Amino acid sequence: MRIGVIGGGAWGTALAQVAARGGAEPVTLWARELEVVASINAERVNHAFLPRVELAQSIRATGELSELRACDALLVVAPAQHVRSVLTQAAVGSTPLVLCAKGIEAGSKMLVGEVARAVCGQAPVAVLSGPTFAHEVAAGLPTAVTLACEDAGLRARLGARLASRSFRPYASDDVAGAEIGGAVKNVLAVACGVVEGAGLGQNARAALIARGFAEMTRFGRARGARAETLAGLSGLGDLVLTCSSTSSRNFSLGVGLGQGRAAAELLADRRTVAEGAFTAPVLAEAARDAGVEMPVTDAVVRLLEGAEPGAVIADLLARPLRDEGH
Ligand SMILES: NC(=O)c1ccc[n+]([C@@H]2O[C@H](COP(=O)([O-])OP(=O)(O)OC[C@H]3O[C@@H](n4cnc5c(N)ncnc54)[C@H](O)[C@@H]3O)[C@@H](O)[C@H]2O)c1
Ligand SMILES: O=P(O)(O)OC[C@H](O)CO
Repeated sequence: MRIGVIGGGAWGTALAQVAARGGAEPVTLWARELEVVASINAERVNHAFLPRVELAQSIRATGELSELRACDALLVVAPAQHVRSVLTQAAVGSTPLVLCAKGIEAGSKMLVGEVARAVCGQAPVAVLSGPTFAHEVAAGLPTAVTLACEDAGLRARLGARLASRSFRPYASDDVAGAEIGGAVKNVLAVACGVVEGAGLGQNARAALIARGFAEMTRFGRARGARAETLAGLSGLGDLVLTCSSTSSRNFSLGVGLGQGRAAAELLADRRTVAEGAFTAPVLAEAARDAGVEMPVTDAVVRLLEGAEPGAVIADLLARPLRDEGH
């Protein structure tokens, strides 16, 4: 199976490395930035997004989307807000798509899988998601992910193609569940960073992870996700990872917000993506539409809009007491 990758950021590059390790076929990596294409092909390094990692010889970068049409499956790794435009330009027909971005599209409130189905109606869709810092995956450190696809045959072929001694895909048929965990955890990671930045302590962080998971579960169930998927690698697993480390861009954004810095300043001029900043407002809207309470998400939205951290935290802590199972 010849794999193509759409997106030459840190995760797309690390996944190209995964595909190179998992099989002998060449891997085509489409990058938007010509300097990324040039440095991968000439030096085997993506200096802009994944520095200091030597990439496999079988990875060939290109700036031409049309070259992806020769592939048997495509890993879609553009940021969530750009998936629609990139897939529209790529016009990949019925080639299977493995969606690896984590987010919800602003405006349409669609999960990335829903966007892909709307743009590429004939393409089978899978989702790859889980606790995966790109630099660790690229370095070959042990990693496990959820690989969700309704078509059992395609799921098995993709899993076998991408698996290696250091990369273990766990199969699922719950596509929406795998997507929702990844999208919601980014917003919760921002909130956990705020706890760190504001110096609220480790008890508060653990409480936020647990109550955030309750929030993820309420929203996921309302959108058709299964509870066991949300409790797996793509949900709770990724939530724990990104809520515990400054390697997470979302957590780091939250640290800055918790220290009282403005979101605009923290997001200005950054080349890398903190998906939680874009997902939070649309997730809050989608939750209201579904009649689901998401107080932590609402708090992140207020902080991104410039509210003072002390006031937002005080409001969260002043909410009425309730049953834990609610
Ligand atoms: N980095 C990780 O460790 C990691 C792990 C798992 C999932 N993800 C997810 O992968 C997705 C991509 O993140 P990343 O870390 O590879 O990106 P990145 O932050 O390393 O780089 C930014 C990417 O955005 C692209 N981009 C910017 N503007 C664009 C536009 N207008 N149209 C198309 N693309 C544009 C750039 O070309 C680049 O590929 C995100 O949804 C992220 O949540 C990242
Ligand atoms: O750096 P973050 O916060 O985008 O997290 C990267 C991955 O999603 C971790 O699984």
